[in-house]
Amino acid sequence: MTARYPVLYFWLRLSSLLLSTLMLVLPGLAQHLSLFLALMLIAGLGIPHGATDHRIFSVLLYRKGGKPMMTRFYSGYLGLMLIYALLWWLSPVFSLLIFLLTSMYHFGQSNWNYVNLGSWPRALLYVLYGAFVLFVPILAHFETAQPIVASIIQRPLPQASPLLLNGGIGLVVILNFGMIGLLWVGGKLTLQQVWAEVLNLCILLVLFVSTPLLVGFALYFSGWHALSSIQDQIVFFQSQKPGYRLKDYVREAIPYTGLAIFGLMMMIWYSNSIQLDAVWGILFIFLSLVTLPHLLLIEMLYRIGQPAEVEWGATVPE
Ligand SMILES: CC1=C(/C=C/C(C)=C/C=C/C(C)=C/C=O)C(C)(C)CCC1
Repeated sequence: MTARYPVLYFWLRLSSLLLSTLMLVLPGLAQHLSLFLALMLIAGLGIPHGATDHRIFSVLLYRKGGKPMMTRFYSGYLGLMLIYALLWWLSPVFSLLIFLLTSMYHFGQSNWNYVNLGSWPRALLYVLYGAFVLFVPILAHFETAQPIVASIIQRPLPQASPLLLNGGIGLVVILNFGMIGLLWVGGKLTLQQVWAEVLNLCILLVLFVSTPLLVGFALYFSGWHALSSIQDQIVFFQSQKPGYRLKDYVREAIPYTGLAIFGLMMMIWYSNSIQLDAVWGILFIFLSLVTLPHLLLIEMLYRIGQPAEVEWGATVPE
């Protein structure tokens, strides 16, 4: 992935290292800034990267099904969110497990989609990478994660010993480096790709350990994940409409980003939560609802690859 977007990855690495240094040198400032920074990143980049899903779908399948297909898309997307919301209400623990597992796969996919593997090794690679970007920050800052998770599943979490937390971090780190080694031995990665991936993991490790949970995670989610996914989406749109640019993407992402942020605010308002951990809990539940249909669509995007030939935007509903 790094080789495809060298400029983006240069800035991601640099900003992650700068933020880590800032948080270590000025921890007081870090605490004050962290909430604001995390929220801005999630609202300004994380949410928008899923706000053009309707365009992806229309490019992939509009030609096959026309308007009825788009009606199916909107009803499927909303229906899935509704069913998942119901599941959260019935069983928060099970729903959280689904959220964690599907997120791991989705995060891994956005990093490793360039590697050519069979479906099971590929799924394992994705999930392991996702375990790294989710569990390293959560386990390294368990005291912050604990009340948020407790508010999500509506029950207290057991205490975890430092040995267990550090052991968990060590395990996902070793498994991920091991996986890179295996891919290299199996001839799936060039040496240059190996070094790029190793460097990325090292920088992410520093970021996750040295910054507060929500800051490290927000920078990963909004920068490393969302921006590279936006780049992938722009390349995909360009294959249909040469000359498609970032500004076109931004223009198309604005309406649904606004709608999503409005929906999130309504959910927070409706829940009547004033405690910060509970607000974060709602934000993550909201994220899970919009993410489930999004990650199924992105899976389709990487599977189908080449979009159907459509006349761009001709009669595709906005
Ligand atoms: C960080 C974090 C959590 C997990 C967040 C996840 C899983 C986010 C996934 C986002 C996705 C996949 C967005 C899609 O593009 C918990 C456990 C809820 C609470 C503690 C902090």
